[in-house]
Amino acid sequence: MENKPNAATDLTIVADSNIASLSEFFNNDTLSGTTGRRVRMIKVAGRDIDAQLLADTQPNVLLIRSVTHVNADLLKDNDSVRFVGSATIGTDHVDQDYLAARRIHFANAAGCSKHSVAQYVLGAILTLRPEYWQRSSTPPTLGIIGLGNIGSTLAQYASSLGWQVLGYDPLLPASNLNNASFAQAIKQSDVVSLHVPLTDKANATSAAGSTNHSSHASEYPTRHLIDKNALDAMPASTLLINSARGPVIDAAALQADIERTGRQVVLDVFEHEPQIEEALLSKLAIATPHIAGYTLEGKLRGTQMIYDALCEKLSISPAQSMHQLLPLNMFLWSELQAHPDRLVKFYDIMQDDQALRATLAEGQVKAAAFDQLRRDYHLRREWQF
Ligand SMILES: NC(=O)C1=CN([C@@H]2O[C@H](COP(=O)(O)OP(=O)(O)OC[C@H]3O[C@@H](n4cnc5c(N)ncnc54)[C@H](O)[C@@H]3O)[C@@H](O)[C@H]2O)C=CC1
Ligand SMILES: O=C(O)C(=O)[C@H](O)COP(=O)(O)O
Repeated sequence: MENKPNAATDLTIVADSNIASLSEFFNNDTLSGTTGRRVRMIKVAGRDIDAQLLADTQPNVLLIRSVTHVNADLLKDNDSVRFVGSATIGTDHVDQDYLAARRIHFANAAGCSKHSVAQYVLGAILTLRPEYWQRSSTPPTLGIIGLGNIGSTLAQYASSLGWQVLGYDPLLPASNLNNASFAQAIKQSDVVSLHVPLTDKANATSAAGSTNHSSHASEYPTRHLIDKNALDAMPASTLLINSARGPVIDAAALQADIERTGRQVVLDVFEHEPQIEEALLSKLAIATPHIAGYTLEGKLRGTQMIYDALCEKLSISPAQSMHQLLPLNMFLWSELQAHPDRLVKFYDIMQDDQALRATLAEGQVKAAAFDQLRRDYHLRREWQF
């Protein structure tokens, strides 16, 4: 029997069109349960999701990625949203305290692309320093700042290559991995890789006089964690990689540091993205448009996780699995480990670097070009670890 629409249970969803497989996960069949629920899906570019759209469409569900800032400004004219899902790991674009105060359920996709980002970092290191593939009596030392899902996964890959790892994470207990101070990690490593959330000083009073109690406040703030002092303490030969959030590094200090030291730096994220100034871009060893997590597996896992969270909120059983949508994956870490010369076959990071640099115009990468590269990105495949 045709399910009759039931306004009480029907859903209107506003979603970032850059979320993978939206229609396969969010439709009448996958969200109906036994209610006959009908779904109205409104797909919009993430940066175009604004207060006016939400006031006009009054969605019950908001599905986003990192470019949509969810806060009082966005939701002030909407009282219908009851669920916000971010198909991302990072949550610095979401005011979770505000959502909690509005009793709006929030879910992100913690860990969804941990292997993707770790493999991106490995690809960058081994592209710039292929000698690190060789087992040696003096293996390279990798400093990992932030030992959560991505940092600890990267440490696994590094250990499987026989590298030394210096890990620093002030919010986790000391361990075999969390084995160094910040100073030791940045002074004693051949490579330093950043894997922290973007946070600001807790209880800091802003210029406007407000005190920062937000969910992104920390006693160990990461904004400009890598500043002039940190860069001055880092040996000039140390390769620095940022695939966390752009503002973790002070871009002006970084530019001066590279001019002074000639340091090799890899950035997947930029303090002022989506704009990138040529003056910085031209000094980077590798530059990519925030795509470290952009594998088919990573993005599908993100969609799966917020779909599962919505199903739980609706008290229905999930009716869609990413495994039905994934083509066969023959990218095997074991094969790559045995034949490191095949790295470029798996992922040629320099193609992404060249594609970004090709968009330079009038001394900068423009926001529209940065966003288009990400929108049209051919999703990589994760190596099966
Ligand atoms: N470039 C890209 O495409 C992607 C970037 N990311 C970014 O990477 C970040 C890390 O991701 P996950 O490891 O999955 O997050 P996670 O939350 O699992 O781990 C973050 C770790 O950083 C630690 N930390 C916090 N403040 C610190 C500080 N001041 N110094 C050292 N460690 C500190 C925390 O204790 C935690 O263990 C995300 O927050 C996101 O911003 C995530 C996915 C893709
Ligand atoms: O998951 C995160 O955190 C990320 O940084 C994502 O890779 C960001 O991708 P978009 O949400 O900007 O598409």
